[in-house]
Amino acid sequence: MSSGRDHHTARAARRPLLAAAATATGLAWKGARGGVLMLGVAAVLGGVAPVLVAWLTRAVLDGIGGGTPVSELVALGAGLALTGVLSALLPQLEQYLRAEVDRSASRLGVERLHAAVDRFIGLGRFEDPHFLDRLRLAGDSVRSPAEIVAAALAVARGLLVLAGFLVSLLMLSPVMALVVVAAAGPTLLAELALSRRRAGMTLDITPAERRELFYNNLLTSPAAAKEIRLFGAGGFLRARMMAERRTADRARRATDRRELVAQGGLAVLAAVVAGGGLVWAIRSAHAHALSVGDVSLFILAVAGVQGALGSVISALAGAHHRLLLIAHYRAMITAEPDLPALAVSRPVPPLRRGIELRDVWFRYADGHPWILKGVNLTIPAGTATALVGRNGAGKSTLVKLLCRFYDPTRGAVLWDGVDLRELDPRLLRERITAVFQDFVEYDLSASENIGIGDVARIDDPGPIRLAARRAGVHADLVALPYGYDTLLSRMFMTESDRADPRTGVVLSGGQWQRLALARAFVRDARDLMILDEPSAGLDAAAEYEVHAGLRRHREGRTSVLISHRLGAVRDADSIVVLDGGVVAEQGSHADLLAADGTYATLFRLQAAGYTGDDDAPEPGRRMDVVP
Ligand SMILES: Nc1ncnc2c1ncn2[C@@H]1O[C@H](COP(=O)(O)OP(=O)(O)OP(=O)(O)O)[C@@H](O)[C@H]1O
Repeated sequence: MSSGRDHHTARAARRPLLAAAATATGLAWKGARGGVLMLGVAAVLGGVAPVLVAWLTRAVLDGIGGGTPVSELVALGAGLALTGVLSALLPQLEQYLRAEVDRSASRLGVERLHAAVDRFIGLGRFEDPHFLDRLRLAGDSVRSPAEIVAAALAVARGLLVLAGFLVSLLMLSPVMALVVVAAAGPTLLAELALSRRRAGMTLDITPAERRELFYNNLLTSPAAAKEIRLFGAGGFLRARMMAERRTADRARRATDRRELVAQGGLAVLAAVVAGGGLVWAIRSAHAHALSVGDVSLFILAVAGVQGALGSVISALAGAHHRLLLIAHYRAMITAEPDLPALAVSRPVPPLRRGIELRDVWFRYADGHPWILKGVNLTIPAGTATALVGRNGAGKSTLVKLLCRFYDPTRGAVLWDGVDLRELDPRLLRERITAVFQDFVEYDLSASENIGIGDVARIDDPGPIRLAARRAGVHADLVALPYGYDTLLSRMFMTESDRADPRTGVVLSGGQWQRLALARAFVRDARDLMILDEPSAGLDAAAEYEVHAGLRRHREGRTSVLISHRLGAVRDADSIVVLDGGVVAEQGSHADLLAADGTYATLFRLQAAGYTGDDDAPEPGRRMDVVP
């Protein structure tokens, strides 16, 4: 009963390995068919050559003692020399072919992996550490997928050599043949166990490696350099990084030690078998049961069988380890979508009536606190809605739900009455433009930094410049050393660039902010515009200018603006105060002032901050006050 279950478990464990083998072979075959075929030919030649050498050597030795004509001996010698040349050349050729197959297969694998990652439409996966670990392993494993093919060919070549020498050995001594093969059994089992342990260890240390990489990046990142230096946090972070390195190294050392003990024992076993065989051969030759040529063939055959078994076993173990890693790649490219997708999702029509959040509850994961606790909100088409609320009230979360980066845990977001879950998310996002609070500063040219908002037109300067003008950053960009073509990065500078003071321009925080705005503007004529703190980091004049521009731009469009600066939201058609996970207040600026609730209190408080009026009301609850 239990053995049947064990059998079943073993089969189930083998299945992903077989699937991984098929994946790796498929990549190599699709990537470099010719190279794989040539590697196959090289493997066959490599399998035949050593056996041929052993038999030719025997013939030469016995020929010298047995009066074979010299011409025949020379021919045998020439055959030996030729086989030697072939054996010497094969490894170089194989190395070249393997690298070539690896490059092609790896390109294909990396492309497929990234295409698969791009298919995850939500953000949840990227916030899951387990997923990130797997992704890293998948990326590593796909760097040399052809290793599986190389291992398979090494096994084939090893088996050929093995067969040739085993036949030779069987002819000389069946008992010795049996002993040599039997001694290989423990080696195979031990090597497979070691490779499984090594693959397990690789997975175990991935979190530590990821954290080490994080500290390493932090310690060398220009963005963090300021704070780390001012706060003197370098030593602290370095100690953390080294602790992670030590943790990973401890696990690596334990595996290496295990391998040392196991492989040392196996090497001793092999040497004892070979030594015993040699004693037997010497005694047999002494008793004239074996010729000199037979002894030479015997020695070469024992070494050949052991060598071939060793290389078959280590190729199998290496392949096993690789396959366990490639299984992560396979899991990645065959993973289910992160957000449930309908078999046939509907196209997304232009927004006519509006977006409705109907009793939306949301938390980032089971067991996490609720961020939204039954939000009911309508954003009518063609109107400007402002979202305000304290830090952490869930404003950014709400706009992420509008883009369907997550699905509500309960309730629904409706686009003209249709649940977002029924719409094609890519088409939905085609209809949205946004400036996120944590917008990206791309290490690309100024023009590309804007154009990436509408990739189809990234090479079209017209819309890019227009967007830059609207965001009030055109003059700054024109003034850059290479205008819009200036690379906004110090990351990709070459040695020759370094000598040119015009390269590697660094923008100010406010300039980056406007560039992000321009990126949103270049996606013109979208149905919904999301602006999450679009004026953070702008000077007073720029903020005024940007908000005036935004007001003009928003006219007649559907927009959602998040801002802590209440002066910037006062002319929105509807102001929504999020508090405690629900809509606490909603109305126009005048309505909310008249209602004299949280918004009114905060607005007066901020206004007092500007005018220096000390009679401002006390805020009922701590909210952000941006003077
Ligand atoms: N990816 C995430 N995973 C888990 N929790 C998150 C995530 N993003 C945000 N949160 C949590 O959700 C809550 C709401 O965050 P959110 O960014 O929506 O607030 P906000 O109102 O935009 O705040 P702020 O005014 O500070 O920008 C916070 O408590 C935050 O810690």
